[in-house]
Amino acid sequence: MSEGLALDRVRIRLGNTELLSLERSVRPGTVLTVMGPSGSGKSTLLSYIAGFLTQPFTAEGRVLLDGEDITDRAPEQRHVGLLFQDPMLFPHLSVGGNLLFGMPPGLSGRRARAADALARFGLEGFAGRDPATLSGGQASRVALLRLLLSEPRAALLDEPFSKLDRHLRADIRTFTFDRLREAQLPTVLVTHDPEDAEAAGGPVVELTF
Ligand SMILES: Nc1ncnc2c1ncn2[C@@H]1O[C@H](COP(=O)(O)OP(=O)(O)OP(=O)(O)O)[C@@H](O)[C@H]1O
Repeated sequence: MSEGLALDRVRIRLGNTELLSLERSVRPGTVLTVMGPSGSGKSTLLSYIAGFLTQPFTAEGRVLLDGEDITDRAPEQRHVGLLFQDPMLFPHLSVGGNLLFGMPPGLSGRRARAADALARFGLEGFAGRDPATLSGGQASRVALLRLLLSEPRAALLDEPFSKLDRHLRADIRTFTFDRLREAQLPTVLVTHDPEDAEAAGGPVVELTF
């Protein structure tokens, strides 16, 4: 069984027009960067992998995770983690509540795990904090941590660093790629920034319009 994420002869149409066509695999612990002009289908590709694609889009091909065909699975059964421009922390939950929300329910010692993970991410004692009180970099780290604690099988990142200021961006980017590599997740990154692609260190696919 091949490991990682594979996009097998994927073709996505918008109405009668072909938007993109792709054949790629992403090994565990590596990042495939997707670039291309606005409207070329980058976010649509992530929606397809995550299982969110709806009309007017149609797709052919298969998505495989560790050799398993997940093409027809509902999004919540794919175990794919998502990160967006906005950290999208639940505002009505504490930082700890956000982390527990993503964790598998049967896991033992969930609170202790969340607290340990926060400390490792430089956020010791943050479990009780209101997400609204976090800085941009802290919120980004919590969002990444929530993704990792949900034990996904792959990660999809849609311009996750674009709202951060330049200085913070470099730090969070390095931190994020290091953690994703450590977790051995196959990752697809959508970005407009060549520096993101360089830091990701993997292959780059350029969609055309
Ligand atoms: N619900 C929809 N109905 C019709 N067309 C749509 C819909 N959603 C997106 N599109 C179109 O699909 C194409 C691909 O959109 P997508 O958001 O994937 O592009 P993108 O490469 O991520 O762009 P950007 O870099 O601007 O975020 C665009 O032409 C867009 O206008």
